[in-house]
Amino acid sequence: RLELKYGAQYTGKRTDAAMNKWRSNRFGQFIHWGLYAIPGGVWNGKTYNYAAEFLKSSAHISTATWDSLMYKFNPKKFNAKEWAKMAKKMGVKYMTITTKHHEGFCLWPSRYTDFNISNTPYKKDILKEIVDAYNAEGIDVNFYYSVLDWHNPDWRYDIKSKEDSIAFRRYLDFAENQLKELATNYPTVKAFWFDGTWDASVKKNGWWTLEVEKMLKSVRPGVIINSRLRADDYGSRHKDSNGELMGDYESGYERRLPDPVKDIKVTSWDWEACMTIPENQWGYHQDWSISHVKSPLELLEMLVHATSMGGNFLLNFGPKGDGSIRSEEQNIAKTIGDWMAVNGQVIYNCDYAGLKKQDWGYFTREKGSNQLNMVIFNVPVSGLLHVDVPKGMILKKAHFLTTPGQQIKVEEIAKNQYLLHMPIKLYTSPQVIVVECDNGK
Ligand SMILES: C[C@@H]1N[C@@H](C#Cc2ccccc2)[C@H](O)[C@@H]1O
Repeated sequence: RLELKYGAQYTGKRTDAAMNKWRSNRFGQFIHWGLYAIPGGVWNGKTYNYAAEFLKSSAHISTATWDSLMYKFNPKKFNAKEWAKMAKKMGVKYMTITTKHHEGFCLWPSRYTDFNISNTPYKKDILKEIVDAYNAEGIDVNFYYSVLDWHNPDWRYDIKSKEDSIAFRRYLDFAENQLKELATNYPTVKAFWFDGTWDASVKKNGWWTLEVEKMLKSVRPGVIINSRLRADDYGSRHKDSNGELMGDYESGYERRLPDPVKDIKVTSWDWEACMTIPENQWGYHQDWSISHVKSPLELLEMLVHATSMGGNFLLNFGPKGDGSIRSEEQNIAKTIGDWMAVNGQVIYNCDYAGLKKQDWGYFTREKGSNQLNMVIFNVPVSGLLHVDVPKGMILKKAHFLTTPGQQIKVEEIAKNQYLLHMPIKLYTSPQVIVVECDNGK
């Protein structure tokens, strides 16, 4: 093992109340909202297919031109309470919002740069409106913060000279001041979601990433930090050079999920996957016909998949420049919310059940319960759900979650193997079966 000054500060899962709440939340809404929402992926009449929040670089727009979008930011259709009500109905328990994305524009009136909401026609502290509206709905709020900052002249992609080093040190001080400002002025913030930390300049300053983690936890005790902030003494990210997870949960799953077999080791630490509805659009893009757009059922399966492996699922919304939510996103929120209203108990406060993945879908288990939840996406034509159980586990009774009075036949067909007999019919949404089991211990 290497002696590290800036590596992991502890091993194993945090078990304090704040982290237990973060874990039990399971389902979150990601919001990417900034100046990039105004052009929405289109510049001088040309549609750019790459991620809309990267339009500045895709269309080779100068910083001066891009930054002048600030004077156009005036979301007339913005209503924080409507956003929060939609999120509540979708069934999310937390929301993570881009306080500052790579463009460097701040949704809050930062003392450390004029490139912020107070210098837009909107003027008001829009971040506070959003935080207050979501908290009023009982939804925890987390802050996304991009260390990468295209606006700030002291930002450096790498450190290749003394001048680079002096300028970047100014930048790191600026960023730490902004983060302290966010943690101080928005006291209900529960977590910080760092991004834009992949460049050599940050990897060469692992000390700063630990200093920021410690500062935030000092200003806001209990606050949760994602692994994506962290680099160690040797520039190793997410996990330190000894293989230990840094920060409080792994945040490397972006637009992908861990494999239920090959990546089963993720069940031993906290993690979160973040997901776009199109293939790769985080900020608002005017034209979603340029890629596959995931259906509500595809996204719902990803949420169940994440829960079944002990992880959180953060589903992204990209509000328009006028503050409205596009109809596709509203439809997804409604469809997922309708299912969560009936079946949320197999997601909230649920975790990896300890059984191996089966073809018909996913197991989840509520913390401390001896009930197994089976969430079925692929009903066999036979109607027979094959269940392999660990040695010593006995399946006793089963019923659909929504009809506890009607037993489902549980047939033991071999040692540690059962068949559950599902009625053969057309199912149009994921079915949930609750199984009473005895662990024989
Ligand atoms: C959470 C997601 N991370 C951001 C990114 C990125 C990216 C994409 C390609 C190469 C390097 C970095 C996206 O803009 C979004 O904020």
